[in-house]
Amino acid sequence: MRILSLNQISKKYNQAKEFAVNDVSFDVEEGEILALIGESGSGKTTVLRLIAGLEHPDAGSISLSGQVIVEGKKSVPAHERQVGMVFQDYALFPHLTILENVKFGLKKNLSDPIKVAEDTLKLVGLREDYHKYPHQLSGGQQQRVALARAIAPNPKILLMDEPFSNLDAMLKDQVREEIRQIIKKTGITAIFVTHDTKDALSTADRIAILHKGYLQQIDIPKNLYEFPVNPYVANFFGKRNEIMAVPREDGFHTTFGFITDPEAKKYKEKVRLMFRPEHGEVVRRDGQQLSGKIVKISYFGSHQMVKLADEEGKRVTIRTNPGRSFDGMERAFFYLWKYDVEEAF
Ligand SMILES: Nc1ncnc2c1ncn2[C@@H]1O[C@H](COP(=O)(O)OP(=O)(O)OP(=O)(O)O)[C@@H](O)[C@H]1O
Repeated sequence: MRILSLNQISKKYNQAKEFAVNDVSFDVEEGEILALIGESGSGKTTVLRLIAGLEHPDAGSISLSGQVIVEGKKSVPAHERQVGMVFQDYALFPHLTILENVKFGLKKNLSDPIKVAEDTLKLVGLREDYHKYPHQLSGGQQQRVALARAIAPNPKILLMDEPFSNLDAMLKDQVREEIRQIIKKTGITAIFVTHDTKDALSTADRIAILHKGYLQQIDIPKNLYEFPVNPYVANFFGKRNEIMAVPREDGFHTTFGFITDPEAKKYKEKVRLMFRPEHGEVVRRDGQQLSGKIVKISYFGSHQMVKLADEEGKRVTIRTNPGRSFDGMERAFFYLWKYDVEEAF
């Protein structure tokens, strides 16, 4: 069931030249985790603030749980929207214990707010720490307190601004998984903002990618990666190689060799072939379709990246398994098992 709808939302800040958010529409399903991703300044935080009621759009409408909360001049105030918010710096009260921090956001008329706060802290795995102060906890634990405080009042939707950006790389993988599990256990709908593709790909059910305030694509992680709707989205989710090719009757002629492909005859003069490093495979034998001069090999433990150059020095990067040895080799052979073709004019 649809819980949130943004319809043609635009927002320009006072004195700004450009719109921060431009005609953005999307829906969020109940129980879904959506990542809003984009470069700095792409409008992610503004979208979050518009949903939370901390900003008002210049155009468009927003519905939450079947209720129109924004339309024209109409705006349900932030505190009446039943939206939970986790801020980037967690924004915990340093002079309150974590139990008091969680209790703080609860309605005063609850019959037993302490029990609700305790139960929520248990849910986020902090049952031992009720009476500690925020500074006595690790970054990951503080974040779980912030999460508990946001979900304790049972909001309709949870909004998180860069929830993983204050964590070091070692902790990040673990915290992502923990946060995802907690959110899924409660069944709450969540939207989080990030600029990190790894955060989005590993944590979200769906990802919305913004560029200059425009929504580029919203889809499940696999589709964004495998079927990007435009070059911006494709390049955002990792390196893509690009080589020029001339179509022939039975394949593409490139500066790395010939690729047999009966589809080639559909194209006219010149095309661009685009592929990710993992869509190529380095092979031992000669006689393969493509080859290049080995320029650089970078070892990453789980895999190696091999940079190969054509006669003109144009380079491509191919991912290969970590065990492959290139000792004494000047050239490497490879083939592509997947690539996109684009007309180049
Ligand atoms: N309060 C404000 N007043 C004026 N301009 C603003 C304000 N807040 C954001 N902007 C501008 O709006 C655009 C979108 O900003 P926003 O913070 O939404 O982007 P973002 O994608 O969240 O970026 P970041 O990752 O850096 O936080 C930017 O050009 C920014 O400079």
